Amino acid sequence: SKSNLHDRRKQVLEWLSEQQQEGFYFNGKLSLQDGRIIANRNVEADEVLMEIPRSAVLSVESDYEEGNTLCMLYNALVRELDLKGSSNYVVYLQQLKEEQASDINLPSLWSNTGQRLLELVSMTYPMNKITSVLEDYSHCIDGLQKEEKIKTDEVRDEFGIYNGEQHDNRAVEETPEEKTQKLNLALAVKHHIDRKLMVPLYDQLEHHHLNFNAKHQILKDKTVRIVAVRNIAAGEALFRPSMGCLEDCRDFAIANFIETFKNYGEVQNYPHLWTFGAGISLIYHGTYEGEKRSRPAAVGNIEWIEPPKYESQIALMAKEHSAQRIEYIEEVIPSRESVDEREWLQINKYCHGLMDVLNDIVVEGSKLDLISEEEEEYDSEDEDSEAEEDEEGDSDGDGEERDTADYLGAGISSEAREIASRLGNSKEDGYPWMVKGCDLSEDCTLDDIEDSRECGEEYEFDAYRNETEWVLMRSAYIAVVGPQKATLKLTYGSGIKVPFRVGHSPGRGRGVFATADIPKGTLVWQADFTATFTQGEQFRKFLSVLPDDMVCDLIMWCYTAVRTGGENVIDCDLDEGSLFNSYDELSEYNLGNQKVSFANSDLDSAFAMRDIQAGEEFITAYDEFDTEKYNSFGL
Ligand SMILES: C[S@@+](CC[C@H](N)C(=O)[O-])C[C@H]1O[C@@H](n2cnc3c(N)ncnc32)[C@H](O)[C@@H]1O
Repeated sequence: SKSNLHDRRKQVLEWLSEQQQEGFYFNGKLSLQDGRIIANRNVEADEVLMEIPRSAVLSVESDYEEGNTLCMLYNALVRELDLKGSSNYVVYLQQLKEEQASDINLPSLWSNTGQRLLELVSMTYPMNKITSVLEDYSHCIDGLQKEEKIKTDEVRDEFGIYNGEQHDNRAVEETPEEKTQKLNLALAVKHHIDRKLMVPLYDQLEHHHLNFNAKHQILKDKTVRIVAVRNIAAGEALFRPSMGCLEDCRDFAIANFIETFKNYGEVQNYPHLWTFGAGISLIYHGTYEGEKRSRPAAVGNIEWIEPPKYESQIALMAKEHSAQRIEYIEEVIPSRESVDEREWLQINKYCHGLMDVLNDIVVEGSKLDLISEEEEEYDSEDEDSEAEEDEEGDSDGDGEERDTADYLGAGISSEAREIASRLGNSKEDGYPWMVKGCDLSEDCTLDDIEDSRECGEEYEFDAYRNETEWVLMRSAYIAVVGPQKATLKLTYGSGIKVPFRVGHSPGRGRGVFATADIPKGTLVWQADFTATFTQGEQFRKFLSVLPDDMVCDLIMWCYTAVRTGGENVIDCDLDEGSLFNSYDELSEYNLGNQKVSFANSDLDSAFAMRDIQAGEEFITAYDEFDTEKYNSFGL
């Protein structure tokens, strides 16, 4: 709790204050409040905030490559821990142990499947860049125990802390508590600011990619000095940069790349800079509402740095959003059963945290006053010269088919293209957002789209869609028609109101089955997630931002219907309602609309027309609502 946190940090501050002789300094304008360090008065840029003397800093110096110094630091900590009460760092160690205690769930102790899934969910690219997510210290522990590889005697001890002595092999077995304590320390090492130093108080400051106000310097005598990088107003908390971003993060590649976002893989309790290949960047002031809710969720608000200007940027965003996630979903979902609950929770947390942020961006972005490339092109043609209009022979201007690369136009920098092309999913043209075939042109029919997406006869994708995928489709829909016109809200969930499972229905592909007895008259499904399109163009755009297998599924699932007012629409049920099959034998038909006759009516709720037994498939009748009028949409 907050007060525990505060008390522990206060003890560390007191412990440090005892080391004034050794050089501890704490600027009088600062104080500890609720465990955070706050400026009570204005602080000037470059002012010294704190100095943590060498005696309080735990450190190793070595010629090893970076990765190993972390192990050494960890080893140094473990040695201190083994000294128990006689360690100089006893207060600091206590704080580290307690602050990390609830966090202990190290991926390296997970099953292989769990690790693989986390890797996939974190979407780290390229895979060898996985650091912040999977890096941990169990291998250090193994190394210690097996006296392996970690050549501790080669560690130069510049601080007089680590003397290079071989660690004893612990003839005595550790208790589970001791083991846990050590793992907790490993996490503390993971969360610190510098690969070779552990700095009390400073390491525990909240960090910020962009707007941090404090950073550290190492003085000749190894004192760690913390200085203000800009003016800090009275009332502001101190923020350090994140590791790897020690100077100005605006210039630092890591902060401006989508990798930052991916490496983070979670939404933390402070604002973050996010940059997307679509040329959108923003700060997300988010909090992660972990286990408090029925499902983990991130909530936050958006401060635009480079807001989207074009509709297509949002579309690209939605696509980036989907294409990358889809890659892992096939692997993640079927493996869900085979991973431990705690592993699954963590994987799920990463997944949902990212999804929530992306969803917010898609939704907030599409509320902005966006223009389409067509409008811009039209405007600039307008400015050119009206005389040209006279020459116009064909309505398409110069008659040349527009290069697909133009579609996203000026909204996207070459750097962004470069990043996006590295994100994989690149087809022959190298750019994942390239519109395929005739996807967006006016005379493109569903058959044409199916051809270009290779749905064809051989299309046999029948994986079960999970909630993330449904949300992807929903967000793509909102991105295309805009949140005002959208007929659904972007939330998780299903329109199916009764216990069900998705399963295989012989000869029909996927189907939905009851997992409980459902009495006659029960509301089984409601059109909570039905996306309604009123124009063929919208539907084409919607499909154009989604990956092939989803497009193929949607073409199979969506249908045309007549709204109560008589208007022709295209409806897509973006939930398991799409998987209801149609009857062959009339006796199978068990799902109908009791209240309104199906004919000439949009299907907006489905009831059990008779008692349905657990295990039975829900079966409807397509011809009751599907008007098969795609041709009236030019599709
Ligand atoms: C709305 S989807 C239903 C879900 C579908 N089974 C799936 O796996 O995605 C409609 C498609 O399901 C299949 N289907 C539905 N009812 C069927 C039936 N009685 N016999 C054969 N196929 C059926 C057809 O391929 C149809 O195009």
